[in-house]
Amino acid sequence: MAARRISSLLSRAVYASSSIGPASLLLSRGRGSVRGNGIKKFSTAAATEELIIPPVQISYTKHLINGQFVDAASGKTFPAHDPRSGEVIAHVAEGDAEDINRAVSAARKAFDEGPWPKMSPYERSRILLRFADLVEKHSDELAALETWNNGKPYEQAAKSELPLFVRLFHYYAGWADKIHGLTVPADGDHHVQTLHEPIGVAGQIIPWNFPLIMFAWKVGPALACGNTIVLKTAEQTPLTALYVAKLFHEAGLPPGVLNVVSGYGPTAGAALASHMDVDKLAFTGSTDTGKIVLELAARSNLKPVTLELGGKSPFIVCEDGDIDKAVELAHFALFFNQGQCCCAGSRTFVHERVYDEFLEKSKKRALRRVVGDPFKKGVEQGPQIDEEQFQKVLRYIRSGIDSNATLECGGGRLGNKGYFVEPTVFSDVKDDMLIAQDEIFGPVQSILKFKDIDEVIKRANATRYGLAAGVFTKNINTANTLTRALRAGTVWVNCFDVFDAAIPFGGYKMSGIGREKGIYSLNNYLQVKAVVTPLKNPAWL
Ligand SMILES: NC(=O)c1ccc[n+]([C@@H]2O[C@H](COP(=O)([O-])OP(=O)(O)OC[C@H]3O[C@@H](n4cnc5c(N)ncnc54)[C@H](O)[C@@H]3O)[C@@H](O)[C@H]2O)c1
Repeated sequence: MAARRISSLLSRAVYASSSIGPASLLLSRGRGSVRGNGIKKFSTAAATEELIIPPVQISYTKHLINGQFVDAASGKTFPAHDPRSGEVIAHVAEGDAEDINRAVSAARKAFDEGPWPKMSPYERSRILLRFADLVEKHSDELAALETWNNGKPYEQAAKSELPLFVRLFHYYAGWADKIHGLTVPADGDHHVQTLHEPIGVAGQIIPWNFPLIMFAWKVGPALACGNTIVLKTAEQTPLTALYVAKLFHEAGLPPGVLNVVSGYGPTAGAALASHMDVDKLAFTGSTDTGKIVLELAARSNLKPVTLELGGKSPFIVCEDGDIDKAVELAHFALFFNQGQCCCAGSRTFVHERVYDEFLEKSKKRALRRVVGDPFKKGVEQGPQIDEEQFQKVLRYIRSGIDSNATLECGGGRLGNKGYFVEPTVFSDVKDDMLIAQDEIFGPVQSILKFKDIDEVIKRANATRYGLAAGVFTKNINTANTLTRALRAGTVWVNCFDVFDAAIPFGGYKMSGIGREKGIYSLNNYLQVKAVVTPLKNPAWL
């Protein structure tokens, strides 16, 4: 496929309008103190060259039900946007309860009567591998589509997320023919074995921040175990899931095994969560929505639910490490993916002995962050996903200022189109401030000072979330103390956001129920059947 410039593929106006003008401070000053003159200079030098990427067109905007792309039953569509400009790039079938019914019926039939659950696990594994090959072949286009619809840097999508997506399917293909039950030593009179069987029709609801990766976390293990699926995409980012669903059918997946419906949460999402014929619900999204779907699942057919929810992860910088490296890692932990990560290290706790140096360097690093058109080389940060998230982030910045945190840098919007937010750093943050308690989901770093390990453990654990944590120290004793005391599903020591397919992920407290990825994710999609046979025929037989 001939490479072309992205600017010739997307509307010229959109592309031109997305270039970033000088930084401006949108917010008026609050009571909190603000250092410097408020006008930030961003390095855009590294971001001036356009990337050459393959042509990308939006081919799939309808639901995939029973192997066919179909319009919504209502005939309605909803818009998908380019976050660089807010411009509409596609009109996508808007699913409602009727579409969910159609998709669940197809998945039910494929499970009850189709070849998939009975197919040899080796053959299932081969289909997953063929799919991974096709994704690899189309990975440049998929990365471009992901960037176009989500706003994440193209280089991040192409170099990190697409390879991870492929790796996830290789990993689950490897599991497909290794799932087996046990022989259980019981009472001496019976032979007892367990059969691990697919659970049935899996309903899956995913968010917009990593549309492809979230698809892989859910679809990979469900298919490896022999289930059928109805997946609802996030309304902001329906495009790449529909594209890869098509590739699955090219790879030989029987019709009805994977159905993808796009639509809004309270309609299509709620219909899926409460459907009587869905045997399992896997949800990723906010904690508030997680509570709603859990209730819908319980009130309908008591389907088991796994929840991957929000976070407010601490990143703890001890006094013994290299400060420059700590600054860089803490910066990455928070700002990666525009700060739109469930596990973002959004509370940076820094030991008082190194606090001043760390703060100064963190501020400089944030000021050097390259924000701009995510299709350009060297861009580290693109726009937030949409107007709603953008306004939410600005409101939290306002709240930080109003609650007397010190705005070290950033604080406003960039340019006058799209949803670009200045990399923002707050110091003097107190534990009870909203910016230290709520999930902001944006490029806003809160830096907090601590004195000793016992104190920081208590404070790091003092939120309703428990998704992840980061620890930066050279001292093995400190690392061990912290990893055991932190109430979080993942603790990264001297690293952050390491997401290999084999590493389980999930939350303590209100960050979720259950685990995804790794061997743990298989249990989400399996029923265990105990088969008990007497060793000798009973006398009454
Ligand atoms: N723990 C994890 O692994 C993980 C990963 C990524 C994102 N997240 C979390 O996701 C959130 C951001 O994503 P979001 O804004 O898309 O979350 P969200 O809760 O608004 O939406 C998530 C999904 O739920 C659907 N939904 C919304 N209302 C619904 C309802 N009433 N019934 C059924 N479905 C409904 C949405 O359409 C979307 O598909 C953040 O809180 C983030 O931390 C968690």
